[in-house]
Amino acid sequence: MASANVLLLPEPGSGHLMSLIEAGKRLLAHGGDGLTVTVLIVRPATPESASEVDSHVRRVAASASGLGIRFHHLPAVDPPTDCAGNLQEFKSRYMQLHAPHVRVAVAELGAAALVIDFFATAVIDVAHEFAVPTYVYFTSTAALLALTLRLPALAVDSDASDDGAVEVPGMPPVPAGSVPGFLGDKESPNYAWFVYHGRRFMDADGIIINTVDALEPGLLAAIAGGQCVPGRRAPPLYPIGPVIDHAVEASNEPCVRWLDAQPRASVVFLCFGSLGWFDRAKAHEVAAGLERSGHRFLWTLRGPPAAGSRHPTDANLDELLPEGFLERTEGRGLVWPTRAPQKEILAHAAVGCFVTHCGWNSTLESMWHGVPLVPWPLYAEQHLNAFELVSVVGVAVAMEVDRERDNFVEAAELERALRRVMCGGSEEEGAMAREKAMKMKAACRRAVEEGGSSHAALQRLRHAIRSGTTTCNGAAPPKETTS
Ligand SMILES: O=c1ccn([C@@H]2O[C@H](COP(=O)(O)OP(=O)(O)O[C@H]3O[C@H](CO)[C@@H](O)[C@H](O)[C@H]3O)[C@@H](O)[C@H]2O)c(=O)[nH]1
Repeated sequence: MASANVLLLPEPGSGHLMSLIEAGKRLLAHGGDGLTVTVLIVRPATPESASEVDSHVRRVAASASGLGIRFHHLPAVDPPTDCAGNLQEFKSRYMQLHAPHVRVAVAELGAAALVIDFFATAVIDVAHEFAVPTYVYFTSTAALLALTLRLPALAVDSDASDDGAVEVPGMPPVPAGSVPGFLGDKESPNYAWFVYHGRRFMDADGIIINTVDALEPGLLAAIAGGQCVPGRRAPPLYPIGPVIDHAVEASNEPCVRWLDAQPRASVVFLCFGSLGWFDRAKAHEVAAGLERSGHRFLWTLRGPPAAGSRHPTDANLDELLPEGFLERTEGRGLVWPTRAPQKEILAHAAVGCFVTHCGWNSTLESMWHGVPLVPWPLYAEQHLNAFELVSVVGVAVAMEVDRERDNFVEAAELERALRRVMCGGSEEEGAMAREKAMKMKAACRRAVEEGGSSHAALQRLRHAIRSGTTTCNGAAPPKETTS
């Protein structure tokens, strides 16, 4: 059987890039049904992101060399300069600007299928020129996918209720405070781009999603059953998650070794993704909440980005923490001022709960290890994820996060949530979250085994790629950016 090359086009943010590369590794597993995978690397717009991407790619290239995954660097493109503050617009336009280079890559490398990041839907037209089937890779929840598919209809005919709650098929109404910021303002270019992406998803030959049947059954059924786009069925869905790197490496990082000395399920772990950082006021509240809760903790604390950057800096603990905090909590707490080996930490038996920004990769990593969550959403779609984790999945204990005050959380609120999620079993909400987290751990692990739902979805996907049919529909991107 001749091999069929699958081109992957990730958006270069690490939460997206790593996930799509991991999905590529899954495609190639168990012989890969004669597929080969080439990852088209988009040069990130800032030097620090570029060095992060380079180091990811080097690491993956070394560890996946046996699988035959290849990397192809696309030529650099000047990033758009007129969408300051509009991250989703920026990512969408940046990916759109790469379309000519993707065209060259498809022509030169050949492609049995193109798997694109959800910010790259403008590139679907290139695939159609070559009659190459296109699959969207959705790195987030079925809830966000359902909302995005629903968006073109909502944009014209809002069905938000008086209190601003939004109806999403397959889940309870999403309160206004949990709607992602970029979908809350119809005038914003971010909104226009998501309306466009929602439309374009319907033009794809399939949507691969990093979730698990057992985790979002109602939402996946609603999408597959055509409840999101009136009168039209969504393309076939492939829930192949959790697409996370399951390998846990022995880590000699002192923060992991520190955990070795802590009792089982006794440590509160706090970490806030690639871009989460805290100023002094927020850090003081966290410190007070942790101190008053009496629990052990491992806190990844990052400081404000340098001017012109979005990436957090290593924290200056003298500046950010209250005086005497480190001395008072010595022995029961550790503040880690730089990027932490999160996967290894969540896998450690000493970790009892995870205070997280609810990035979807972090959330899946936590569920993979059965660790209950305390959501502290900060940016992107994280408020929606937090709502779903508390109100639908049930693996998390909620905190009051004040969006009007830049997602501020009072110390007393953190203390209350930690007591609930960590206590020995009496607090009903915490006990349920802990139990549900263990159930989700079992469900996630079952899903990726032979005969499991994600394993089966992956096989269906390989088969669909090998059989190579395409639907070839079309839609124009938001007007102001077509030039
Ligand atoms: O100190 C750290 C911080 C992060 N990580 C890892 O970095 C990844 C972070 O991914 P994620 O939790 O998804 O957060 P973001 O990087 O912020 O991801 C972006 O992409 C996700 C997938 O679309 C969205 O859910 C998020 O909201 C969006 O911000 C995870 O694998 C973490 O284990 C570490 O290892 N150490």
